[in-house]
Amino acid sequence: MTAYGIIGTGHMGSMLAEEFIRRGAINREELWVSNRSQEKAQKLARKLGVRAADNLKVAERSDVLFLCVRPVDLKGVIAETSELLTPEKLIVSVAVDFSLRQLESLCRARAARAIPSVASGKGLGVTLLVLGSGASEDDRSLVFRLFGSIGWPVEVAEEQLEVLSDLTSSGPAYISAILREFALEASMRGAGVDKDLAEQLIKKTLIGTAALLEDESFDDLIAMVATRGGITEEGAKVIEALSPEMFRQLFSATSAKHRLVKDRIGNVEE
Ligand SMILES: NC(=O)C1=CN([C@@H]2O[C@H](COP(=O)(O)OP(=O)(O)OC[C@H]3O[C@@H](n4cnc5c(N)ncnc54)[C@H](O)[C@@H]3O)[C@@H](O)[C@H]2O)C=CC1
Ligand SMILES: O=C(O)[C@@H]1CCC=N1
Repeated sequence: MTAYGIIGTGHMGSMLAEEFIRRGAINREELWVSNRSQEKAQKLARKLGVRAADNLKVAERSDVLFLCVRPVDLKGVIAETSELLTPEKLIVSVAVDFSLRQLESLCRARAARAIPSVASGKGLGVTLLVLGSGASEDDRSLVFRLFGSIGWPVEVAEEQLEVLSDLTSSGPAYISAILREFALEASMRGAGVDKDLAEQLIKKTLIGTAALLEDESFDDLIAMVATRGGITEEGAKVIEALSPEMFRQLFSATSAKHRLVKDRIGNVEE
């Protein structure tokens, strides 16, 4: 029996625990969880019927250990457990901006990085995967199986993680922020449209659009809606004109923050 551990039961750690159990990727008796505030881990453990313990015990018990703390807390967690993180174990870090090189230099375990998304909590998330030099083919199969149970795992080059995690793991927040502004503006056009109604309607429209995008390219879908000489093409032109600058600024801001976080954890890749 493979034993699994999750250190850090915040948004990502608790989502992974819940979904891996719910989808049968991990059996409840195989999973241990820990968190800095123990009550949080215990509450999750009670809810899922798994075991809660402290970081050291979870690290000791696990064959596969998910590290689900913030990048700034990760070094401390590895330092605390490093004696137990032997080459027989696989660590899987979900932390954006904490490199494989650093994971591998801080302990002797085999290492992988997996960057999921909140959409994985609906079984529909992209998970970006990078396997370390010591990871085996069995490790690759295992992470593909686990993250395949909650969406679409895709192996990428580590240097692509920054921009791709902006796209896929921050993506749900950015899409929501854009649509929130769209709905807000609709509610302010003087037609008496309630803001909450506008939000509900654009959310339903997003769900329908996502279903269409299973089969259609963005260009084809736009062409389906934008009747020649009609209304939509006027709005689409505005988006095409204004959004490149917004996204340039977005990537510029996130890139500066990635660098700051890497600097803070002593992890800058040149
Ligand atoms: N939230 C998201 O959508 C995504 C987050 N990530 C990554 O997941 C990681 C966690 O992010 P969130 O879950 O959003 O943060 P969070 O703040 O919700 O969860 C972090 C958890 O770690 C616990 N923690 C902190 N120090 C600890 C320690 N020394 N020992 C045990 N537990 C400790 C905290 O108490 C908290 O429960 C980050 O590294 C982030 O980069 C990756 C992809 C998406
Ligand atoms: O905002 C963050 O730092 C984390 C990583 C990607 C999504 N949430």
